[in-house]
Parts: sequence; C-alpha cells; structure tokens
Amino acid sequence: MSAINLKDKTHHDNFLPENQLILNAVSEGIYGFDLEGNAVFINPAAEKMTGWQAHELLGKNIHDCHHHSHSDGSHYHKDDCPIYNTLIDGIAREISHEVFWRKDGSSFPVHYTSTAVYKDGVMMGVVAIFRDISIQKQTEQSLRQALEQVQALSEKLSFENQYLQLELADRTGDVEISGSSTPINQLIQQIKLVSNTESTVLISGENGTGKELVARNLHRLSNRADKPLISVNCAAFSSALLESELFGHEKGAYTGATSRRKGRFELAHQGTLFLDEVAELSLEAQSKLLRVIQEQEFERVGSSQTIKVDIRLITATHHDLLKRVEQGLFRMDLYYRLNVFPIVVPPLRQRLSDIPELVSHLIQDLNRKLGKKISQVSQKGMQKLMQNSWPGNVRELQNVLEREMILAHGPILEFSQLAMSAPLEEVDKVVSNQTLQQVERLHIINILKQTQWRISGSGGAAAVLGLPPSTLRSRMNKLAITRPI
Ligand SMILES: Nc1ncnc2c1ncn2[C@@H]1O[C@H](COP(=O)(O)OP(=O)(O)OP(=O)(O)O)[C@@H](O)[C@H]1O
Repeated sequence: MSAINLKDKTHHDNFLPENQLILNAVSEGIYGFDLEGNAVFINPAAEKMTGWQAHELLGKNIHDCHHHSHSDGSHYHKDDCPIYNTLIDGIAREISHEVFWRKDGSSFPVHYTSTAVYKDGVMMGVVAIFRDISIQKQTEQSLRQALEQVQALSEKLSFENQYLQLELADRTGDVEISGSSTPINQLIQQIKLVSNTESTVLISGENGTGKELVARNLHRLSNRADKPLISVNCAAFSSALLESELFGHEKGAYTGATSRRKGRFELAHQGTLFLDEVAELSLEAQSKLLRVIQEQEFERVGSSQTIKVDIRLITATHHDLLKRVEQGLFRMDLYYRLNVFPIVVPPLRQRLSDIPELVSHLIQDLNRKLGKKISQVSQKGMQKLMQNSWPGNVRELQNVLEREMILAHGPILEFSQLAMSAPLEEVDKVVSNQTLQQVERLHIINILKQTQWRISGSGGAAAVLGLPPSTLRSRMNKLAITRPI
C-alpha cells in the first residue's frame, strides 16, 4: 500500500498539508480533490476501506468509482454529490445516510465530511474525510429492536395490569355475607374484630362454605381496602409454576419463561394477599413463604435481587391443617405463623335457618346473571332445601338454584326434581363410624354414578358437588376413584 500519493509535484506542493505522516496514520479515509474534482490525494485508510488503490484513482474524477449509486442501487448523479458541490460553493457538508462502494461491488454505510481547503484565502480544492459506520448502524438497529421489544413488553404488562384490575373489580362486586344464625353472627363479629389489624388470618372450613367471601370482607373492612386484594389458589398450580406465580420470575429462569414477570407477592404490595388452599403448598414453597412472612422479602425465580414487600396475609384451607402438620405434610413453624387469628366458617348444615335468607340473596344475584325474574320459592320447595344436608355447602345451594332457575317457566321455584343428599339424620350416622376421607370418597362416587361419570359441564359431578372440575379430578386421584370398566 502506498503512503502519500500525488498526482504530480505541483498539486503536491499546492495541496498537501505539512505533515503527511499524520494523514497516513489516521484511521479515517481521506480523499483530496483539486479544483477540477480530480483525486489528488488518497490515504492508506481510504484504500483499505474501499479496496481501490491510490494509483487506480489518482488524477481521475472518482465519483463513479466509490459513489456511483445510492444504497438502494439507483444511479447517483455526480451533480448531486455533496463533495463536488463543496467544490462549487465552498460550503462544508456532513453526511451520514449514504454508502460508499468498494471495488469488489459491495458497499458500506459511511459518515463523511467535505470541506474546502484554502491557501492564502484562495480555495485549492476539497478534502473528504470518511469512516465506515457499519458497526454503529448495527448497534442502532439492535437498539431499535430492543426498544420495540421493550414497547411490546410494556404493552403486555399494561394489558396484564388491566386484566388484574378487571379481575379485581369483578371480585369486589358483591361481598355481603347472608345469614343471621348464631354461627354466622359470630363469624361476622370475628371478621369485624380482626379486619382492621395487620394480623395474619387462617380461614378454615369445608368447600363452598364461603372462605373466599370471608377473605374479601376482611380486606374490604381493612385499612388496605383501597389497595389490591390478590388471590392465588395454591391447588391450581404445579409446585414449580406456583413458585413463579407467587414470587415472579426473570426472563429465561426456566423453559417457557420468555419474559420477566411480577409475582403475586409483588402485585399485592401494600394490599392483601389471599392464599386459598394453602395446605397444597409444597414443602419447598412453604419454606419460601415462611421467609416472606418473617422478613417480608423474597427473590424472583432466577434472580438474586431481593424484593421487599408490605403485605397482609390471609390464608384458607378446607383441610385440618394441624393434622397435615402431624403427617409431616405441613411445616409446624409455618402453621403457627399462619394461625395467628383462626376463623372457622361453619358448614351450611349447621345453620340451616340461614337458607331462606341465603336463597333470596342468591336468587337476586342469579336473576341478574341469567336475566330471569324469579320472585320466590314455594313452601314445599323451601322445606326440601332446608332438609338437605348440603355437603357442597353454599356453592352447592347456588348451583342447585341456578339449575332450577334455568329450567323454571314461572316466577316460583318448586324444586320438584331435586335429588336430595343424605337426609340430615343419616348424615350423623354415616359420619359416626367413617373417616372424613371415606365419607368424601363415597359421596363423590355416588354423585359420579348419578351423573353417569360425567365430571364437567352443567349437569356434571363437579357442578353438583360445587367444585371446579380440576379440583374434582385431583380429589378423585387422591382418593383413588376410577371409573369401573
Ligand atoms: N354467607 C354467604 N352469603 C352469601 N353468599 C355466600 C355465603 N357463603 C358463601 N357464599 C357464596 O357461595 C359461593 C362459594 O363461596 P366461596 O367461594 O367463598 O367458598 P370457599 O369456602 O372459598 O370454597 P372453596 O373451599 O371451594 O374454595 C360464592 O359464590 C359465595 O359468594
């Protein structure tokens, strides 16, 4: 590669700056042009970038060598060239949206300046100084892509947020607890007493008794009422997924974690976190929960950064949690942390006197939901309802009412087709010599037989039992209930 290249001695004398060594050393490409627009000076960096050797260009009008086309391939007329225009008007120009073409036909994005050169006040020519900005362009492109990803993620987050707000609004609609029996009055008293404290509450009771309703009332009456109530059903997730649901995860924390996600603990910050079916937590998740309760801090899955939260915790279970402790399935230390203020929700069979009030409350809700105008239940129908044992509790009553209302032609519900659960007198007998699990198993099998082993759908066993189909399936697994062949 040549050093300083000259067309002839005269140009060299007139044009070249004093220190040729410096010009040879700079990493920018340098082209010098005389007043006719012919190349008189080309430094080694320019040769290297374009592949054109100085001796091939010197003395020539070189626009057609390195600047013949725009980046889209269209012809670039010399009259439009900023370098040649500087020769005409002496005005300096700075360009960064063009390409220079290499001798091998490829091109590279270029940033260049064209500046007039003067000696003793007389213009001698123009110097163009250029550099390859491929890397800068690539970086810009990656930044643009990253920005697009951030925008997409932020949209996704705001969508998630909207979804949670809606879920919240939906759940905070009607939270009235119906009933005026002694057990319900005691329950309401307890809720009023503890709601305005920061104490952790453990709500226990059979399925469908209203544990979630109690949790919503505890939040509604607390100082945190204007902050979110975030609910998690611990039975609805596998233990790995539950961890990420509770604590959130970083992008790539596990297969499928394509983006960073906040957990329910973070979403509940300054509000209330309601952990339903808390007995279903794995031992690993229990230790993590214990730490959050003790220190009010945790890490997202896949992150070492500690996040501090301020939450009030309410948990619920239909299990005898102390028994789970004895069986080694639940940590004793966690049990005592959760059981600061226990609330037991009574089963419906222990407060049958609440049924008329409950029925009227539920019919009002269902009239809205179904667009019906049911006004009352016949005397006979009410008697039937009050003699039932309601193993599925208020949720079962709700489902029975909904079914009856869908089928009803007039404004009065008769319940003539109502299949009764074991009469109340029988319930006590059955319970006296069988374990809870045995009774549960038998009852599920009976209902499954009644529904021809159909689990989901409006007439399915899950609906009759007042359970989500997934919960029923997991109970069937646990109690080893399979359909006979
Ligand atoms: N006292 C009550 N007054 C009015 N509605 C009630 C009452 N108790 C329960 N319900 C209604 O019964 C349904 C079941 O209640 P909820 O979901 O709170 O029960 P749960 O004990 O949390 O059930 P699970 O253990 O299956 O999660 C809900 O629609 C709830 O609004």
